[in-house]
Amino acid sequence: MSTNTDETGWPGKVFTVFKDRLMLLGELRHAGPLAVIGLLVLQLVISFVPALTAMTIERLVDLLLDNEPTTVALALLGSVILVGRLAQIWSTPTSYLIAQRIDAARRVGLTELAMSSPQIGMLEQSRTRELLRIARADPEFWAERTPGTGATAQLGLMTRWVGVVVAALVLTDFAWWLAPLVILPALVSRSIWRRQFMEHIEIERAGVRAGLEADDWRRLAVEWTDGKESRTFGLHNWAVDRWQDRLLVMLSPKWRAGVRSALDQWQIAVVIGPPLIAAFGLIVWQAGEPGGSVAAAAAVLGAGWAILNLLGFADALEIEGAIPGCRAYAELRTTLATSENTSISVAQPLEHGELRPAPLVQFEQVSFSYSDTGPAVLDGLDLEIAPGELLAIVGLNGAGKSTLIKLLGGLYVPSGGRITVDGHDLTHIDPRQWRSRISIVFQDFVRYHLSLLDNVALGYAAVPVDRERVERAAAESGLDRVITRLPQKWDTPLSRTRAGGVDLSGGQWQKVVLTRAMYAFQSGARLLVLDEPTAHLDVKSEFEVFHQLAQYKRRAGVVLISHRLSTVRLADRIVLLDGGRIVESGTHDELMTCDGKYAKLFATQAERFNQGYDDRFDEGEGDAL
Ligand SMILES: Nc1ncnc2c1ncn2[C@@H]1O[C@H](COP(=O)(O)OP(=O)(O)OP(=O)(O)O)[C@@H](O)[C@H]1O
Repeated sequence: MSTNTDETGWPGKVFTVFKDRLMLLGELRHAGPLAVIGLLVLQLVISFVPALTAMTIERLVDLLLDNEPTTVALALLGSVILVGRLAQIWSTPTSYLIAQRIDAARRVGLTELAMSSPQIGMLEQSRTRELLRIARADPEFWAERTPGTGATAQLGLMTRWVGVVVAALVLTDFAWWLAPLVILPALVSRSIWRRQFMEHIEIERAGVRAGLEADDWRRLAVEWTDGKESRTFGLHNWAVDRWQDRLLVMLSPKWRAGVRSALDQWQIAVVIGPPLIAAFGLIVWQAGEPGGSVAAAAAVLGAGWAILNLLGFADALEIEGAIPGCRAYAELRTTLATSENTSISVAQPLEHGELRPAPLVQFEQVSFSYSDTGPAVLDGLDLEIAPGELLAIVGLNGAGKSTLIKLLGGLYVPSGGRITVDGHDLTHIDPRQWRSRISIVFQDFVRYHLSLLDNVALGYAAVPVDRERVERAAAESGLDRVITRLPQKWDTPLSRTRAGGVDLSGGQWQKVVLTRAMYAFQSGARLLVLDEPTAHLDVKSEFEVFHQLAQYKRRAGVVLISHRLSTVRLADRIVLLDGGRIVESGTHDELMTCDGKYAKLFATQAERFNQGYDDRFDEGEGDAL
């Protein structure tokens, strides 16, 4: 993969290099002006030291040869070395501070960028995942550098060029041809090394996908949560083999490139060796000739050596290694900001406060597919969710029920048609306002490794935690009976990997997320959407939950997705989703009287239940449809 470049011919390449370097320098804005100015001054001092040292040595040697007092010259030399050393000492922590500030800003920026997208479609794309991986300021491989180290290196490179110019003046004073004879081989060898390093970076980029896959297998093999299944299934060797395979795909090109680079170092030796031997040999020879100056020769050797050091490779590694991350970040800023967010830039104010009414939601000819080329999951769907209604959505596996509620939550934008809330197009409503009115329990809800209290309160994170509401919600969901058995009650971490933490059963977790939704209702949400909320609950708990949800009617709309038709039969209205549309709608009795697809499914489930099986229907029972 490649991050955006403008490399079209030489002008394009130069423009890209210029743009990249400016981008790196732009990162310095996160470090604060004082620190940046301080580092600039320190690095300028460091850059001047080699030339000043060379000139002072020349003066010292002259004085020694003329048998004149050398105290002042020695003091001057000592001062130059001391100031250079002090600047070096201070510049290290200053660079570190600046780099840390920039990297911290990148980490925060990246997190905010990922979170700022109200939809999740872009975040699910593999390209976005790869960009997020490249842009983070946490290097994993040797060719990767953070924006902080790249920006400080770029600043250092600019100040070192000032040092190169001053040292070149010392050489030119001796002989005009000396400066180009030293500088040109240094630049050519720097560019050879840069080319070799760029090859490593390209390989690094190409290996990102394999790296992400390797990470998936590593987690499967070593992490506790996945480790449960990997042990019972005997997956260990299987996962480790695949992990190694992906690592090899990622690392083999790097190893080969490493060996190639090591062997190619002779190019640098050839470019740099002969001109330098010739230049330094001439200087030494001239110094021994009549009229030659040993002092000048000493100064020139010092300045020449300084130029080679100033034009070294280290900063190229820091700079080139940081650029892919900066480009990836810039690309993410463009794609995440423009792809889906633009459609919701017009905020439509909705009512606030405890007493706001339940919303009227209408799906008008809504179509949706997860990708441009993928099949339509919803296809011209019409559905109304009336205020205060208890609506059940049923359908076979893969019918699109969860997709429908993700659209309702604004996580995806319909490919066709529209969803309205109280007559306003959902894409024109500020997502934060809409999400303060709706609470969704997803089928694949997240089990946060946080305390029980946090696990419930994050269901309505926009307001400070209200303990009374939390406890009321727990009493309504039946979670209060679970809490009495927890060692630290509400403060118990819900993960055995945390100190004093516990693991909850599937049904207990379901009560936690139901409490989350009920707490959101207590706090102001007026549409509860529950995707398979009782799948793990025993029959008694399920009845209690359903009874409780029925109590919310009129004050809030409730949308319930369930495969258990015995649960949903008490809903105000049941809709059957099939082929991307609502194909039946009515109360349980009305649908049974119609004797359509719902009635057939219900009969099948009832029969299975009478035979002692679970009362759900699965894809295999699609014949009924
Ligand atoms: N993130 C996604 N990317 C691509 N396709 C998806 C994604 N999520 C779901 N799908 C596809 O969309 C279709 C509908 O899935 P959805 O989860 O909405 O069905 P469902 O009715 O909730 O199924 P179930 O009853 O099994 O929970 C399926 O074919 C599924 O493969």
